[in-house]
Order: sequence, then C-alpha cells, then structure tokens
Amino acid sequence: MSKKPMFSPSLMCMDLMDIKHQMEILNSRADFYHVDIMDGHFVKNITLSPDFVKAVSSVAKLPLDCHLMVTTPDDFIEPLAKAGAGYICPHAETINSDAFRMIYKIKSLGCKVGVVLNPATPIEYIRQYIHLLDKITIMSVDPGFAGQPFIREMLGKIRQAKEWKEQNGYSYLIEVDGSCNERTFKDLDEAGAEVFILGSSGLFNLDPDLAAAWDKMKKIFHEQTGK
Ligand SMILES: O=C(CO)[C@H](O)[C@H](O)[C@H](O)COP(=O)(O)O
Ligand SMILES: [Co+2]
Repeated sequence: MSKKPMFSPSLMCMDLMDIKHQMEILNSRADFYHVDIMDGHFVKNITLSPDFVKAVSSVAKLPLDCHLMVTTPDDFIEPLAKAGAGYICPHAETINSDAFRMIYKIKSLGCKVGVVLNPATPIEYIRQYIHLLDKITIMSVDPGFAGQPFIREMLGKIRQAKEWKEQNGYSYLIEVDGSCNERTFKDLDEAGAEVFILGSSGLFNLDPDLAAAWDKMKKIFHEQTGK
C-alpha cells in the first residue's frame, strides 16, 4: 500500500514579515514545521532560535521540528523543550561522544528525537542507535543555506534507511532536507522518503499566495508520484 507523503515547510524560507498569517494557512495543510537553528559555527549562517520557537508556538498547530545545526546541541535541548519543540534533531556529527545520553535526555523532556546526517556522513554512522529514533533526516544539500542544488548520491542513503526500517520493523520516519521540489520529488519518493522539507523552490516561490502555492506543490507532487 502506498503511504501518504508528509510535508514540512521550512520556516526560514517564509516571508518573515508575515509569519502568523502564513502559519494559519499551513496549519491545516502541512504535517510539521521545520525550524532551522544555526550557530554560525557548525554552519556559516545564523537563522532561527529557541526564542523563535517560543514565539510561534502559540500559532503552530503542528509539531515544531527543530533542526539543530549547532556545535553544542546539548545547550539547546532544555530551552527548546521549554519553548514548545515537538521534535529535537541534532546532527549526528555533533553527538558522537554522547549520542545515547542526548537521545534519552530529549525523550525524558517529552520530545521526539531525530538525528540529521550531513551528505558526507554515511548512514552506518548512526547504526548503533537508529532503533531509538523517531525520525532520521538525510540532508541532500550541505547544511547552512537554502536554494542549493540537490546531491543525487543521497538517494542511495534514503534507500538504505528504508531497507533497514523494513527489515527490522523500525518506526523512524525518513525525512529529506534540501532541494525537495519538482526536480526531485519523484526520485525521492521512489527511494523511500516519507517526509519532504519544503523550502523556496519546493513551496514558497511557487506563488505569492501561499494557499495557491500549496495547491501547486500538491499537484506537482501528484503528477510525479501518483500520490
Ligand atoms: O537545513 C536547511 C539548510 O541547511 C534547510 O532546512 C533549508 O531550509 C532547506 O534546505 C530549504 O529548502 P531548499 O529547497 O533547499 O531551498
Ligand atoms: Co533544515
């Protein structure tokens, strides 16, 4: 049976002058909100923050899914849980020395836990704890910026995540971050992606009216995947 795709608009790609109105439109359409948190160190950019999560939590009717592009994710876990994060997702590259401690800490605060993999990081890197995760996110661009070209080599990593999930009965969601749009939906879906993070090319640039942009995105997705 073909699974229903899930969509997660990337809030850093929104019109930041119009956040409340756009979230009201997306509340009844999307499945998650993707919140990029960067520290200017793990990646050379600075975007959203725990304060942002707190500010939008009163409007958000969907889980706030926090993608931590920071060198010291431990510093962000409690502030994010308090701010209303639904999922807290550090990068695998930043938790090698305390992965299990970090995973259990996130769960103990009542949040779901995800881990994000850079394009250059093999999926084997998270093999020892993958069964504990609610979500794995495969970056299909190097992290830090929106609007970059898709890295096709990531399709094999998505297939591997799907194979392990099916073989072992794991429950993690398989999510893709980076250049999910009309050029990639078909290949991503065939490989096994379940959650598609939508940035400018996948959603926000499709139409100045966000409800119309959403309909266009859904139409494109359906034409390409039959879903
Ligand atoms: O993590 C990210 C970048 O480091 C993001 O989630 C971006 O918002 C996302 O990549 C934006 O989507 P795009 O289609 O790649 O512009
Ligand atoms: Co992201």
